[in-house]
Amino acid sequence: MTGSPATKDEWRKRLLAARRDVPASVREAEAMKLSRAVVGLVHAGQTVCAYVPVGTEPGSRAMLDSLVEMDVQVLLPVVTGLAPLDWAAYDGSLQPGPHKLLEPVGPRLGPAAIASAQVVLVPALAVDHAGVRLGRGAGHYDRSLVSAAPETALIGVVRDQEFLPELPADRHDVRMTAILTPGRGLVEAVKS
Ligand SMILES: Nc1nc2c(c(=O)[nH]1)N(C=O)[C@@H](CNc1ccc(C(=O)N[C@@H](CCC(=O)O)C(=O)O)cc1)CN2
Ligand SMILES: Nc1ncnc2c1ncn2[C@@H]1O[C@H](COP(=O)(O)OP(=O)(O)OP(=O)(O)O)[C@@H](O)[C@H]1O
Repeated sequence: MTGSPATKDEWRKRLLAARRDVPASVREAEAMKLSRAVVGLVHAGQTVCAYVPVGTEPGSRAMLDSLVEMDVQVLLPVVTGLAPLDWAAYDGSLQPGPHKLLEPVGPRLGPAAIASAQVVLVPALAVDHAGVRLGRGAGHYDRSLVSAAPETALIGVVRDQEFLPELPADRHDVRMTAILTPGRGLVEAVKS
């Protein structure tokens, strides 16, 4: 395929194929950079909604452990059908869930728990300069992010090459306030 894909599905296919080509050594180096950046963004006592990377997603479990060590409350998503995501605290333990995901084992806090977060680290296949995010296509995060507090930082976490000039956007797409990549660190989204 040459040129830019026209649809979200075409973008997803291209981005997932490119992710499969990223060598493990590069993924590990990226994860360390992301972890260092995230630790610098938050303070003890804050609540962060994060995610356990699945497949070749950027990030790491070590990043979650670093946050817990600095007394940050880490909430992880739990998929419950097509409803908004549920959340539970990460205490170091995980159990297998759907889609090859690892999920937290603790009590479910309900979808409204996202409102207690100062920072939401959002997994994405790509994010553009305006903060438009491309997810896996089930709408889980779009249904959940509307419940975050207005001042919450919504940070799309992607590889440098997944931070794109422009993605197709739908009305329901919740814009990221910032983009975090291993090479560029935190970049504020351009307000439109
Ligand atoms: N880490 C992570 N957690 C998340 C999401 C996500 O995108 N990433 N989600 C965002 O909404 C929700 C779950 N949705 C998901 C939907 C599909 C797949 C998926 O396609 N999994 C592949 C394996 C991963 C891969 O190879 O890329 C599979 O099932 O084969 C994963 C998560 C909530 N938790
Ligand atoms: N707030 C919402 N309420 C109801 N349906 C929604 C909402 N947000 C998204 N959807 C539906 O979810 C489906 C997937 O949306 P989209 O392609 O934007 O997903 P995505 O942002 O890539 O995925 P995700 O949010 O799971 O990472 C679409 O059919 C869309 O209509």
